Amino acid sequence: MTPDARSWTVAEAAAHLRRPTAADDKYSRGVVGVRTGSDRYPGAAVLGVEAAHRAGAGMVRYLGPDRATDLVLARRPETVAADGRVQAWVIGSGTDAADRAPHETAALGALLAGEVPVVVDAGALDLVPRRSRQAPVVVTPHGSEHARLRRDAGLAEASGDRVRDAADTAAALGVAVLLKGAETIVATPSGWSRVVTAPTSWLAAAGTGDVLGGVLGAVVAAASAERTLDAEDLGPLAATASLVHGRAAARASALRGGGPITALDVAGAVPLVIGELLSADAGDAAAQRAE
Ligand SMILES: NC(=O)C1=CN([C@@H]2O[C@H](COP(=O)(O)OP(=O)(O)OC[C@H]3O[C@@H](n4cnc5c(N)ncnc54)[C@H](OP(=O)(O)O)[C@@H]3O)[C@@H](O)[C@H]2O)[C@@H](O)CC1
Ligand SMILES: Nc1ncnc2c1ncn2[C@@H]1O[C@H](COP(=O)(O)OP(=O)(O)O)[C@@H](O)[C@H]1O
Repeated sequence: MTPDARSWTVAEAAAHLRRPTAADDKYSRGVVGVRTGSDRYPGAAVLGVEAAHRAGAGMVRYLGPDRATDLVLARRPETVAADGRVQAWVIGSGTDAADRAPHETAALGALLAGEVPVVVDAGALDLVPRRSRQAPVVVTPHGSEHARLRRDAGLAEASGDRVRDAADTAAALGVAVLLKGAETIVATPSGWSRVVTAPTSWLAAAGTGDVLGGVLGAVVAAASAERTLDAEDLGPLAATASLVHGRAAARASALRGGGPITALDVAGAVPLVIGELLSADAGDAAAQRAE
C-alpha cells in the first residue's frame, strides 16, 4: 500500500486543539510531565517546559538534574518541580543515551511500561525498541535519529522515501512517528500518514525540536485528560503540534520583519497561533450553524 502524503490542514489542526471551559481546572486541562535535559544540555529542558506552558498546559511538572531544574524555575516559576499526576510525558530531549544513569534508564522504562502517553525524543529513542511498552508512544526523531532508531530496532536501512519510511517504522514498532524536517512526516501503525510543510526554514535552528516536544506534550495532555488515547490517536495530535510549531516560527519571523528567529521566539509565538486556530475553528462552526 502506498502511504498517504496528504497535507494536514489548518481546519483539521484546529479541531484537535482544546479551548478550556468554565468546567475546567488545571488538572482537567492536561498536566505535562517533562523529564528532559542533562548537565550537558540543560537548555533543552528550559525550551521544552517553556513550550508546554505556551501551548496551553494546565500544569507542567519538571523532573531532571539540579542545574536544569534551577534554570527551568528561573525561566518559568509556574513549573512544579515534583512528581505527581501527569497526562502526557515528554522524555529524551537534551539527553544522550550514552550518558544515561541506570536509575534514569529504569525510571524512563517505567514510564514506557505505564499507561500515560509518552513523547519520546533524542536521547530516549533507543529505549523504544528495547524496553517493554504499554504506554501509547509518539517518537520525534530527525533524519539521523530515525536512521539510528531503525538500526536499534533491527529494521532495514531507510529507503529515502520519507513517507514510506516513517510509515514502516510506525507499523514495525507500534508507535506514532513524527519524522522532523522541512517537511515533517507523521505516521501511525495502521498506515495513516500526513505531511506538514514548515512555512519558514528559519525554523532550522538549535533547540526548535525541543520546543516541538513541549508543544506536542501539551496537545497530547489536553486530549489525554479527556479520553484514553492509543498510538493511532497520537498521529493527528502530532500533526497538529507540528502545524502549530511551523506557524509559530513563521509568525515569530514575521514579527521580526521576516528575519531569523530563536527557539524561544518560536515558543513565544505559539499562543498567537493557537488563538488564531481556535478562533478560525469557532468562526467555521458558527458559519455552519448559520447555514
Ligand atoms: N539548548 C540545548 O540544550 C539544545 C540541546 N539539544 C540536544 O542536543 C542533543 C543532540 O542533538 P543533535 O540531534 O543536534 O545531535 P548532534 O550530536 O548535534 O548531531 C548528531 C548528528 O545528527 C545529524 N543531525 C543533526 N540534526 C539533524 C537534522 N535536523 N536532520 C538530520 N540529521 C541531523 C548530524 O549528522 P550529519 O547530517 O552531519 O551527518 C549530526 O552530526 C539532543 O539531546 C538534543 O535534544 C539540541 O536540541 C540543541 C539545543
Ligand atoms: N530546512 C528546514 N526548514 C524548515 N524546518 C526545518 C528544516 N530543517 C529542520 N526543520 C525543523 O526544525 C526543527 C529541528 O528540530 P531538531 O532537529 O530536533 O533540532 P534540535 O535538536 O536542535 O532541537 C524540527 O521541527 C524540524 O522539522
